[in-house]
Amino acid sequence: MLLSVKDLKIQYKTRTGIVHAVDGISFDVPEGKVVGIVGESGCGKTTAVRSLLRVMPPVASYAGGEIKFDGSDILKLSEREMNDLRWRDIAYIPQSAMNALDPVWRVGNQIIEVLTKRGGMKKAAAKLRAEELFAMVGLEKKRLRDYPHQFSGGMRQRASIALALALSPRLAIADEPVTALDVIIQRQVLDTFSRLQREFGLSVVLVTHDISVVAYVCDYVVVMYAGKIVEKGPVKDVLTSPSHAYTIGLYNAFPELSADEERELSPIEGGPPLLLNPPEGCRFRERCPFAQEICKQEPVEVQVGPEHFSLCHRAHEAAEMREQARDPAVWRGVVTA
Ligand SMILES: Nc1ncnc2c1ncn2[C@@H]1O[C@H](COP(=O)(O)OP(=O)(O)OP(=O)(O)O)[C@@H](O)[C@H]1O
Repeated sequence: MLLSVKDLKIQYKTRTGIVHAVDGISFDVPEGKVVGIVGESGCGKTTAVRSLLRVMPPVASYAGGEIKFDGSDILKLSEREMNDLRWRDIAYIPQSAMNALDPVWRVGNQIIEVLTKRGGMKKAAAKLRAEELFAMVGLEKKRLRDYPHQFSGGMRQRASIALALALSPRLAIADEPVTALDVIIQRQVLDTFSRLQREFGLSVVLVTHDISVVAYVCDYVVVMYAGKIVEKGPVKDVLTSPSHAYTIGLYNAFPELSADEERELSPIEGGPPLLLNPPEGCRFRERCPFAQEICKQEPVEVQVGPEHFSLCHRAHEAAEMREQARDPAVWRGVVTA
């Protein structure tokens, strides 16, 4: 297994108390596969993936767990060893390409800088490699001379993918890589990304709030809700047979990226709970149309398929829930508070 995360816990110390942003998550990223982490805003996705690279704000701390990358224990590496790992082995593509690219530098120079400073390449070779990288992501080499603001959103995201792949890392962590783009450009960027992922045999952790992006490019999916993983497994299993009420709800709330057929969408009312003092029992309970008395108790993970797990008390009744969930009326008026 290239990356293995076990019972990871991350906390933020705030003036009002401890925020349990990531509360005991475990998942694996196999070699050459794309793993999507999906969930609404505030569920802890960004906190989780930034912690993999040990890039966290000072108020955040590890409160337990283990992160193993290719056998080494990320949490035990020295700062120097960790620094060597970044870019070369694990690359990060942040939420906004504007965060990846420095606005006052020509894009080409930024790529060349990574290749020479981190990759030890000579300037001339780095220049050629930058051209090659731009061609790979579908950008003309003359655009290497441009500044980030001269690019469209889609081009900037392509450039930040080129930058991330500069040193042929084994793992790329992409946080909402296409969220700011319109749907057609999203598809184009994701197609480019998938092609490169396959060509490079790259492993990817892709964070998104949009389950249709998961359906489009991921092999495995991890569904996060309020700091916990509520469902995980191969995409084809999780999306054809979602077995947690939250996943069923997410699926109903997003249009498909690849299909032309229109489904009636039904948003999940309300929002995730604050993680300062998360509710007991199932954390989705207050927004769940299928909640019962038992959901007030702490759920335990159940296996519903060979590699497919759910944290729903009613996972064994998932087929019934899926059927009922097709009626948008089921999702209305659930949150009364
Ligand atoms: N610097 C911080 N200090 C305190 N709390 C934080 C900080 N950053 C995030 N949090 C809290 O941690 C929780 C998880 O946030 P996180 O950004 O990881 O979620 P997310 O699912 O990635 O959402 P988004 O897609 O909006 O980034 C939230 O409750 C958030 O308010």
